[in-house]
Formats: sequence, C-alpha cells, structure tokens
Amino acid sequence: MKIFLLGYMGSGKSTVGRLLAEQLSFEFLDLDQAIELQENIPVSTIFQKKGELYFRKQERKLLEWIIAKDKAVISLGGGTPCYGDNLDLIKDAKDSKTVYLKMSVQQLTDRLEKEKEQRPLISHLDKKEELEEFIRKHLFERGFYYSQSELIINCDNKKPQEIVDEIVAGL
Ligand SMILES: Nc1ncnc2c1ncn2[C@@H]1O[C@H](COP(=O)(O)OP(=O)(O)OP(=O)(O)O)[C@@H](O)[C@H]1O
Ligand SMILES: O=C(O)C1=C[C@@H](O)[C@@H](O)[C@H](O)C1
Ligand SMILES: [Mg+2]
Repeated sequence: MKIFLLGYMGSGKSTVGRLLAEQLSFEFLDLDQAIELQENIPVSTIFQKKGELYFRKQERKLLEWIIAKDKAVISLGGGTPCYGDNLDLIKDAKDSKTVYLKMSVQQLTDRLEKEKEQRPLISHLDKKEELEEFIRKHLFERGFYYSQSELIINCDNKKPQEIVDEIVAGL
C-alpha cells in the first residue's frame, strides 16, 4: 500500500507524513524534498532561478518515480495534484490511498504568516490580509482537486499525532 497526503501549503503533509510512516513502519517520501535533493537547492531557489514551469516538470518526473513505491507514505507538494493529469496518476496508482489534510483559511493564514519565506508562492505577500485573501482564492480553486481524496481529515486544532490516529482509523 502507499498513502498519498494532499493538502494546501502548511497543512502538515510533511510533519504528519513522517509520523505516519514511522508508525506504520513504511518508507517516508516527501516530493518537495526529493526535488530539492535532485536539484541540490531549496524549492524557493528553484522557483527563483529556473521558474515555476521547470519546477512543475521536475515534480511530475519525480512523481512518476515515486508512484512505483510500495509500503510508503508520500507527502505531495501543495500544488502536485492540481497540475496536468497528476491527480489521475496518483488515484490510479496500484494500491494507493489518498488523504486530504483539510484546514480552514484562518488557521492556514495564522500558520503560514510565520513561514512565508521558504514558500515561493506567498513570500511576496507582506500584509496578513493579503495573505489571507490569496489563500482563500487559491484554496477555493485547489479544493476541487484535494477533495477528490478518499479520506478527508479536518486538521484544525489537532496535534499531528491525533491526525495520524484518524488516518490510521480511517484507512
Ligand atoms: N497539527 C499541527 N499542529 C501544529 N503545528 C503543525 C501541525 N502540523 C504541522 N505543523 C507545523 O506547521 C508548519 C507547516 O507544516 P508542514 O511543513 O508539515 O506542512 P506542509 O503541508 O508539508 O507544507 P508544504 O506544502 O509547504 O510543504 C510547520 O512548522 C509544522 O511544524
Ligand atoms: O502549493 C504549491 O504550489 C507549492 C507547495 C509546496 O509544497 C512546494 O511544492 C512549492 O512551494 C509549491
Ligand atoms: Mg511539506
């Protein structure tokens, strides 16, 4: 089995994914991290130096490699399921489960306000109101893709371990 974690930037895919993998004794794979390892520079620098389209192409290539894994928890990038036919590839992967870590605009804004710098799509948004407006619109567009997950976990006000427990119970 392989478990894909979907969700907006900052929703906890990397944090929860690592913990879930540990608990299940599965391999943990983080798509953003895999891209950083391959390129040897942070995601934000890839966006800056090579552009978003280059990033999306590398993301797709590594997704094709990751999809062949078994006994793995895979934390996707926030945008991964929303481009091209990535979501079909994820859903059609053998023995795959998809989990959406859902959070409110409010809580995402509070969380991301403190961690904007390493996230290239929001690092230019100086005011909190601007950030909130961006997230509201972006999440409205992306919710269409995230919501096609088999399991949807409401993550507001929950500790990572509680989220892991809900995923294990739900699968
Ligand atoms: N359940 C939680 N409660 C409180 N803080 C959390 C929780 N889950 C994650 N965090 C914190 O929120 C921040 C974002 O988490 P994380 O990096 O795991 O998100 P992500 O979904 O992987 O984001 P991205 O799509 O940008 O990679 C981190 O500082 C992390 O420690
Ligand atoms: O939501 C997005 O499009 C992104 C989320 C991050 O995980 C990274 O993949 C990158 O910063 C783009
Ligand atoms: Mg992450």
